[in-house]
Amino acid sequence: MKYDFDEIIDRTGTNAMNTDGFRQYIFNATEDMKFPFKDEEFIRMWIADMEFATPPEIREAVKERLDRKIMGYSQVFDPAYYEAVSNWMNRYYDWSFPKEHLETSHGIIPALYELVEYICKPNEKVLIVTPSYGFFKSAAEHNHLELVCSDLINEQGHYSIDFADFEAKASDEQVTLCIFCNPHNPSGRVWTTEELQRVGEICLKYNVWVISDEIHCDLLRTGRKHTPLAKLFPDTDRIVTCMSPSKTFNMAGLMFSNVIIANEGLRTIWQTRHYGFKNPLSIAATQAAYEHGDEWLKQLKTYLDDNFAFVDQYVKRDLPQAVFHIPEATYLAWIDIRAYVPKDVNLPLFFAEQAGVLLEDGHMFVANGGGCIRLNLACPRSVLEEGLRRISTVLVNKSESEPVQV
Ligand SMILES: Cc1ncc(COP(=O)(O)O)c(C/N=C2\CONC2=O)c1O
Repeated sequence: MKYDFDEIIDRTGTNAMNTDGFRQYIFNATEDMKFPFKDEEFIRMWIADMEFATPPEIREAVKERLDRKIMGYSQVFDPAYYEAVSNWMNRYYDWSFPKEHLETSHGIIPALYELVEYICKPNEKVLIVTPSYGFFKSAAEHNHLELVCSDLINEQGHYSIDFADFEAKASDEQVTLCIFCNPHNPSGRVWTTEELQRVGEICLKYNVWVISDEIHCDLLRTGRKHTPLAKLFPDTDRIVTCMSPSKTFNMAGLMFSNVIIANEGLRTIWQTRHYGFKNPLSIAATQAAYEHGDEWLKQLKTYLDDNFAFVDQYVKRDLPQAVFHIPEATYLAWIDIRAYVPKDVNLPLFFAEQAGVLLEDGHMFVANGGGCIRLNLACPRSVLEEGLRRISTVLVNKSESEPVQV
């Protein structure tokens, strides 16, 4: 079956953050914030969900569950769920874990909030690398814990871990947890096994728990390989792995993720305190994703590869002073445009008001992201082309950017 990633889907009136939540999320404003563009005129490249239809196989599974007519209190009881998850992990990552280690959550963000509370004591600290997904900071703040940031080294847009700094911060006795993102949002790095080995060894050396947030792991550029951190450390139970098909298959709204907890004590706390009932439609969708999502994902990855190639050519041609590298994973383009804009410009506001493009910038990624914008490329090529045209027009004051042939 050939899936249509060029389809333009109207999301208005669906309570989508993407169309209706940007004023509050990006600008911390109320709904009456006015722009020179109508809401429906914006090119939306901000929040990380996709403009592509959730795969038909998943939607079919949800419909089948609906046809059972009753949607009562539910949990994951059917062993087929674990089989589906386990088979996926074996097929894609050559990784397996015992059934009893698998817990589920109402999304990874809620899992982070809970796990930080269950792992850390008051006055302890949480270590992250920066720039970072903003909710890693929120998870520490929600639990009134100090956040410790280790800035990634940025060499002309190539990001790497500053291991000297990372180890120095991990050695702080009050640092008891590292929330680690692999693949990394927003840089798109897929950490190598050598880098992962060093992260794990440093954390274990200083008794630092690791929550390995691997939500983007299926969204690899063709040819790239993801290694679950826990796979490299089979003898420890202090790595918690968070994964979900929600990012992969555009179903974040179903609020369902997997949390693999090897440590028995932590798992007991989770089972005691986590609200266990789950949405039966989310269970059905997630299981279907892992059972039937392979072909859609294969075609999605090709489409995203082509979108990234297009952006790469476009930036090289129209924004030659920008710094951009095709990321190893995610559908997010992280572009350093500081050569085009003064330091103190509010980039999301600038692009919303001047270009009618909704995007996120480095200030939304905790630290160490100044001068960068992040574009969501999980959209039809026609939308991407218009978004890039608008961005380059306002940045280089060009009358009309020539279309880049890819
Ligand atoms: C690293 C990471 N962890 C967790 C989540 C959210 O997990 P959920 O609660 O949906 O299961 C995201 C979504 N990232 C987003 C969502 O919008 N913009 C982003 O960068 C993410 O990038």
